[in-house]
Amino acid sequence: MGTLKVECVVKEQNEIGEGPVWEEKDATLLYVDIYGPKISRWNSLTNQIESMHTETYVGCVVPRRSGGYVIGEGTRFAAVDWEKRAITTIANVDTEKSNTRFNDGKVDPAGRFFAGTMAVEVRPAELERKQGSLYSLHPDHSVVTHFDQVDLSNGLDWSTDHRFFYYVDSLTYMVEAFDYDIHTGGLANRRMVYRLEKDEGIPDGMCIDAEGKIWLACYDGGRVVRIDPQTGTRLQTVKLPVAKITSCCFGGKDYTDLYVTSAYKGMDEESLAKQPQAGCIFKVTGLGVKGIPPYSFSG
Ligand SMILES: O=C(O)[C@H](O)[C@@H](O)[C@H](O)[C@H](O)CO
Ligand SMILES: [Zn+2]
Repeated sequence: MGTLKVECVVKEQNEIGEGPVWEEKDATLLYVDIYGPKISRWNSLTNQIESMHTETYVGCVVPRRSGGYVIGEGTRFAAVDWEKRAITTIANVDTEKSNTRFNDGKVDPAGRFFAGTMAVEVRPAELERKQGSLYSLHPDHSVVTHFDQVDLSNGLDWSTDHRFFYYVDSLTYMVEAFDYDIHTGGLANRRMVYRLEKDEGIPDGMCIDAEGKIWLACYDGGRVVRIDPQTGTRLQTVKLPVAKITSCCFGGKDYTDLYVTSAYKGMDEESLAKQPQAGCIFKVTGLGVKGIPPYSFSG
């Protein structure tokens, strides 16, 4: 098991740090600052951070099998050529909406990029409701709309056997599950997995571990919780030194470290003084559990 240790590793603060992805080949953590707006890469060996600005709010970034990245930025899926620092549109979404943006996204085990939208917030968690949708970008660059009427599209991941899709619409205060068809990318049979308790705050990003349990970031809850999706129970709570915890992913050697992103957006001077590490990225070691490598967009 080892001893649990929480360490602040990325000290450059993000307004809303989000969408962490471990890139094994470079021992690098890829993530976004939604309001930067920028994509960053933190090299765990050199401690160096490289960043690239995007045109507007960037909700998520994922690796692409053919090289570079794909992002959910504003209301478009776009390709990123990291070397050239160039962004090109792949597909537009929410074309009938005037004030939405992409939020969290992730690649499924078959290489499809799933990402959801939400209305641009007035203040954290304060926004026009039901404006969001969940989309997937397929290898042929077609886009599927899975459902609409989403308040604040957030964390997502798949069960290790690929039979279930887990999803958070933050304002439901729940983690939900769907049956997943890995052959088509289709979702069915939506149901609740876990309802957050009051002190757990707002459900945000999530990731699956190698045992099929869910690690959920608790925004305004200052913690990540480990949930058993089979029983709907909380198995573990890991507290962090800041309140606005936004997402998490496994990385490091053998995927044994949990990287946790956070935000400082919406905090006043007094709370910032109490939480000087708000917006930093933390590494949790000694959990005694591994994650699984991320998938790359195959288109
Ligand atoms: O990190 C995200 O996913 C959102 O973009 C944030 O804005 C917060 O989640 C939200 O404010 C809390 O509900
Ligand atoms: Zn989020």
